[in-house]
Amino acid sequence: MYLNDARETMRPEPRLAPESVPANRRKNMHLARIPQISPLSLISLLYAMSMYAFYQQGFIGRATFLAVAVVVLCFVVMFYCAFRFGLNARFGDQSLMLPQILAALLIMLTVAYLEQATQMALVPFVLIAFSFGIFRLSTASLILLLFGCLGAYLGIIALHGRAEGYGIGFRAELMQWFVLALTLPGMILVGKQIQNLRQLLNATRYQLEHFEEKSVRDELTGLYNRRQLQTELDRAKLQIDTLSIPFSICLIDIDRFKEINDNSGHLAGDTILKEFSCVARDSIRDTDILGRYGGDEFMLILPNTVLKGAVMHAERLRVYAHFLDFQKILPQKHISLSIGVAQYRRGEKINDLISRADAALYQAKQLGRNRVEWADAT
Ligand SMILES: Nc1nc2c(ncn2[C@@H]2O[C@H](COP(=O)(O)OP(=O)(O)OP(=O)(O)O)[C@@H](O)[C@H]2O)c(=O)[nH]1
Repeated sequence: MYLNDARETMRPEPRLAPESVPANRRKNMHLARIPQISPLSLISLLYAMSMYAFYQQGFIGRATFLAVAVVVLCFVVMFYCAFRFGLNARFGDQSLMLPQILAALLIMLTVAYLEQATQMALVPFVLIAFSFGIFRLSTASLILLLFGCLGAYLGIIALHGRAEGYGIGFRAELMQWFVLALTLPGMILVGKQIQNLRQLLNATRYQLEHFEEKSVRDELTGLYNRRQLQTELDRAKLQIDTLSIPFSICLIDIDRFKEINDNSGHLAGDTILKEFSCVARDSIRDTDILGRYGGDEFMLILPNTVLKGAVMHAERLRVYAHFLDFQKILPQKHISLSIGVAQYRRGEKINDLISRADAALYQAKQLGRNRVEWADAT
């Protein structure tokens, strides 16, 4: 399952209308287009350089070299324009990898046909061309490309043999073809192994992120769990000790939740926990931290908030919760909350802070529930 999810992330992204893409993403998409042209440019540039060496050493004529240079330039400009003006967006594979590799192979095979001496450059350059395709093309496309390339090369050798006889030159060309026929599948195989490893790596990274996220969340409500609340409390304590930023906490308990479970069933209880969690989450600031402390008890950490503000927030939350409509699952239709609030006292232990909030909560229960009580700030 995870491997599939990771594979999913590796699929080409769906094409988006330019106006639906945020500005910074558009800029990134634009930047991402530029390296896409590199396979053809790189192979062609290196190939043209090697042809220049062949020309310098007298293996090929000036006309052939110039023809190669012009064709390479035309292809590079053509693909560059396709990327620059977004024409590639019309194709499934926006990197245009297959056409780029085909263009490179076409140039090299044509030159190999016209100038036999250049065949010694063919094997390494074909390998380079295929190496670009390994991570982008499907195995089926690669195999088709492999047979196409080997078939075309064999045809060229046959044409050479027919024109010049089947002597030692022909056999040498056949040997070269044979070497290519052995190395290309080997290279594709190794490339696919690397691709699999990459997918496995992605899957592992996905799993890790997934588990990291799971380890801090409560499964039922999706809120932070108790362990993460402890971490957040430690962080808030550190902030007040170093930056003097105050913070307060609210311990929130749903009243008579056991009765709800007993009368309406555990599933109804779960629904209430989930719905209350949603409402509470929506009612807090981005900087506030809400978690499930355990059972029907929640903790709200309010950074940069003194006791008065925390009590007001708790009161608001109590009212929100009271107006939640549970008539389908509860005979009494509504739930109520008891909340204990405490502001952190500089230097005190986190457990002491929680105990004070808990004592306030206990007091709220004692005073009849459905109310907010608080611990003295001093
Ligand atoms: N449905 C459901 N119930 C839970 C879950 N976790 C704990 N509980 C139940 O929540 C109830 C908590 O009850 P208490 O907090 O002890 O008491 P209460 O009924 O809320 O009474 P007061 O707090 O005094 O108002 C217990 O019956 C637990 O079994 C849960 O995930 N789902």
